[in-house]
Amino acid sequence: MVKICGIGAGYVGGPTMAVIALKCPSIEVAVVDISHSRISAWNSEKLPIYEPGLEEVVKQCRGKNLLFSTDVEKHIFEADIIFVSVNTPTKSSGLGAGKAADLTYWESAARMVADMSKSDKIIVEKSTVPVRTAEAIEKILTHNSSKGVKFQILSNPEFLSEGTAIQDLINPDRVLIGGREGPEGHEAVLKLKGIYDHWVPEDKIITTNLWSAELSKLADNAFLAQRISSINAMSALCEVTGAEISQLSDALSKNTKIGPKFLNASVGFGGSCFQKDILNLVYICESNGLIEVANYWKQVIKVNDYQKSRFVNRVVSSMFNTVSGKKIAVLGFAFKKDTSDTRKTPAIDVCKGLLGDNACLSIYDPRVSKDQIHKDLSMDSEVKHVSIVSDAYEATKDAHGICILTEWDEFKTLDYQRVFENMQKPAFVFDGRNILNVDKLTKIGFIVYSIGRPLHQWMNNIHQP
Ligand SMILES: NC(=O)c1ccc[n+]([C@@H]2O[C@H](COP(=O)([O-])OP(=O)(O)OC[C@H]3O[C@@H](n4cnc5c(N)ncnc54)[C@H](O)[C@@H]3O)[C@@H](O)[C@H]2O)c1
Ligand SMILES: O=c1ccn([C@@H]2O[C@H](COP(=O)(O)OP(=O)(O)O[C@H]3O[C@H](CO)[C@@H](O)[C@H](O)[C@H]3O)[C@@H](O)[C@H]2O)c(=O)[nH]1
Repeated sequence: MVKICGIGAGYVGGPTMAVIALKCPSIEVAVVDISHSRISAWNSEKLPIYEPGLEEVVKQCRGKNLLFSTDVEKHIFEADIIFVSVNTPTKSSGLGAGKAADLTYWESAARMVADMSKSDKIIVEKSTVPVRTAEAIEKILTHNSSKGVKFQILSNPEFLSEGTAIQDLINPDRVLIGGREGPEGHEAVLKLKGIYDHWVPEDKIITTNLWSAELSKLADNAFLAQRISSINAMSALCEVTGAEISQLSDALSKNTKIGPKFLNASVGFGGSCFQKDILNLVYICESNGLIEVANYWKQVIKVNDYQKSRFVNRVVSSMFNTVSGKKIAVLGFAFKKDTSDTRKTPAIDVCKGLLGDNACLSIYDPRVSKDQIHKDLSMDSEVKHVSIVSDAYEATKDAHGICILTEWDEFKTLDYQRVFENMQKPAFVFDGRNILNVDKLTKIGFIVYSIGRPLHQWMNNIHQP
């Protein structure tokens, strides 16, 4: 029986390994992590991450061909194929701080693999890594392992999106496998391909050289983020010209050369990947002397930062240029709907911006815990300016304004007449996700701001810094 070890039981490692176990009953999959709390959550009724459909997959396979363990060494030792899905955050200090990928976790995983391996193994890079990381990993492995043990490194980047991870894994657009040229590299690629062959159609499995696979992942995220910054840049222009962003998106989407996805204007993109991976790309460009290319990609992040601060300025300037002491309801904190993940969520910057102007925030998110929000806003529980509540009506009661920061479906169907009656007047809605019916809300009496839509006359005469 083929044995797989997945190192890293996070948003990628957990769901990807669970789907491999589901689709390949003849393969034994062990998911290992150094975090005891994460592993015990994977072994419990309440999984450490929320993803639609994940619980069903885990329940179906756990205890059969899927196990979660902290015994990293044992499972590395036993495995034929090792998938590494550890975190690769942005470096926070030292050379490349604020841009380069921090490969500390990757290196420590590689060293453990070198120490524990007594037989040949295939090492699969699932984490997003800088191009040519495989070369560094090969060096760590060959210089530290027992004599005669051979490793083949493959790049198999993951393209799942949070909130649709299971769907994306079961029915991927494509699976990318990069390997070394030559017969041994080729054989390793075929072995990994053999796993995906259990459920992914042949024409969706793309094989490339190692460096193309590694760089494709960074390019993929950079292109996606660039599209959001492009539509967000247009949203600013729409607001001052009377054009409407949803009509613009619709018109663009009908151009088959452009296509319909990733054209929703928003308060800004968030999530653990986009900013980190673009910064990583910028660092690689700069390190190779490609300053113009680096500056091009940097601009995607600058526009995203601009969009978040533009939103905060719009809230403050609309409300008589001050939100000091005013209750603002924040609906949604996760970086997008259907996830409890708050990594790099635009809500953090918006909330901090509003707190900077002394607002009193009442935050509600259907999936994000109180503790997480406290951690993200780096505050202790005594802070009086933030309350975290368990219901949208409670959040909006007596509020002066509402900020929609995540596009949760339940915010579309709130009883806005009831919400309006319980708010201070004038009552403002700032829709950072364009999910509400502006006409309906305006008829109720709200003053509505919706990203990229013609401005309410209230805001029309207010100069935006
Ligand atoms: N989150 C996503 O949607 C997504 C999608 C595609 C790719 N990626 C990439 O996948 C990688 C993982 O992302 P994530 O969101 O799953 O991160 P995560 O932080 O949720 O999970 C990483 C896990 O690795 C564990 N870990 C770290 N070092 C370890 C070691 N030496 N041995 C065992 N376990 C170790 C950590 O404890 C953690 O539980 C990153 O490179 C990310 O860029 C993420
Ligand atoms: O039209 C859009 C689409 C997305 N977003 C925002 O962009 C961010 C990222 O969204 P999404 O890409 O759906 O989620 P992620 O889970 O971060 O997935 C991205 O990052 C992953 C990690 O690398 C990749 O695997 C995926 O392919 C890539 O889509 C979120 O804040 C969204 O609200 C918009 O503002 N407008």
